[in-house]
Amino acid sequence: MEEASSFLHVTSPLVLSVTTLIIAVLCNLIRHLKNASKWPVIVNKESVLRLLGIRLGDIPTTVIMDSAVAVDALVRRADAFSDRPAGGGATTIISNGRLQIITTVPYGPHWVALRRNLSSEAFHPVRGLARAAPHRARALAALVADIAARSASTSAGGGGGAVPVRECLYAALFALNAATCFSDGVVDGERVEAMRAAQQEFLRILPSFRVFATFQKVAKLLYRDRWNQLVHCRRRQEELYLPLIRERQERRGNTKTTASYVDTLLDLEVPDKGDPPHGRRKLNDGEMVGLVSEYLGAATGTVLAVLEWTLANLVLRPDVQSRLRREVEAAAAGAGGEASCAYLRAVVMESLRRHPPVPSVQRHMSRDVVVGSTPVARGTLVNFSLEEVGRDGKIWTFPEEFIPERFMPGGEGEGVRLTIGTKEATKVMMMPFGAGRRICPGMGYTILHIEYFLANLITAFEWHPLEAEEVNLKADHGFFTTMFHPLQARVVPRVRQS
Ligand code: HEM
Repeated sequence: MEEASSFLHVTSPLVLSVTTLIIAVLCNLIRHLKNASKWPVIVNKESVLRLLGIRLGDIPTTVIMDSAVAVDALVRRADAFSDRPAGGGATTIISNGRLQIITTVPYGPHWVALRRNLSSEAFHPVRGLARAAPHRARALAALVADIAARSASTSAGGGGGAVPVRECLYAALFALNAATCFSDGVVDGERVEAMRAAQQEFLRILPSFRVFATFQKVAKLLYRDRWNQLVHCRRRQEELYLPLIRERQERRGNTKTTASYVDTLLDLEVPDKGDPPHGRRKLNDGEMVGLVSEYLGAATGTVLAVLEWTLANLVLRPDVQSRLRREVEAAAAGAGGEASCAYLRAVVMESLRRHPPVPSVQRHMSRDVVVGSTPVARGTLVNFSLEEVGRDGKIWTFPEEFIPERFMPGGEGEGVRLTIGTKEATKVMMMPFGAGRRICPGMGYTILHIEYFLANLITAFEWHPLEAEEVNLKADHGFFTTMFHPLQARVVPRVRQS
């Protein structure tokens, strides 16, 4: 556990007295001069603000790396650990807290309504996930055809050519999520492509909007270009999503047919916080756009990251790849019953342990608490590192290695579960989906899709390294943790045994 606040934080620059401000600046200046080995290095807006002791968007944070402390806080003391920091998402930032999505809404009746809609309607095993089966099959067929075509076009001598794996996965997964979001027939290829490009750009720059999370008025003045970029991105999303939402609304007419996430949002009612409160109300356009963006972003980015990391490890480990293929083919041929896909699950678990796409979760403290043995003040953040839990050398042997066997019978990870109950007796060994009330609602959806695509991709193709380029597992810590060097592989189509 460690304290991560190193600079003096000005609580509210607009209300500080001049004397206090001068003292704060002098303290920071002395601290900087003491610590600076090469001074001044670069004088830019950020360094000047730091000198003044102002770090916009930065709130004092306590970092927790211990799994037992994390579970005690997130699960057993959920009352105090169920809110995320305000201003965490673009929708909330741009509306100055008026509009909320699931990720940002404070714990309470509004959160219950939004969250229940996603997990009990859109991701309901029958009403949601099973209904999406034709979309999944179509996305897989398009993906396999895309990879085969790219492999053939770059292949010399029929040995399988270089394939930009991330590009292929992104196109297929985004199309699948657009179909489950807006339903069949509403989105054509061109519009899907435009939405994919906008969403990808949005996620790329999203972390930089953090400066607007605190002292927004000051931040807007200082980072005018960045603010304009945020407004531009948001307008683009509105241009793309609102016509599709309206189209879907018209097609449904007065029927209550539910075939997509947008359908569930159109029917949803949330508590009305008007003054005085007015019972329940429908979602407005701004909320709809934010929720659609959240769905498309989360459902595509996370599954894409896990699939890419997994395939990269399979390229590096031909032995694991062969064992997985043998298992999947035997299961498809009807041998071994249900337990026969245990190795597929072990590969996915090992990938989630070693490369969690969401590296940490944050909670905002609305009162003073003690986490482990550290006092944490009201108004500050606690950051729980999911990455560190999965790579803890006290829990896992050779934690940096990719060893799916550890999740097989007799292995140290046998029986590890991803959900953590309040009465959990067993030690928590990994938590890639977070924990407590705000645990990821997309877990079932994710596991289903990763296993489905992985099993099919591994039997349709052989995955090899490129001769000229080694697979590099360096991570890029953007909005999601992805491969810094997008995976390129030599992919050889297989003739399936019937
Ligand atoms: C590999 C796949 C995924 C991983 C590793 C993942 C991870 C996470 C994590 C760590 C959190 C924070 C949990 C916490 O604060 O305790 C979260 C929240 C969330 N995830 Fe996922 N996620 C994945 C897939 C998805 C998918 C497919 C969706 C579908 C839209 C989704 C939607 C959400 C939402 C809406 C939240 C906020 C929940 C709330 O605040 O109540 N995630 N996810």
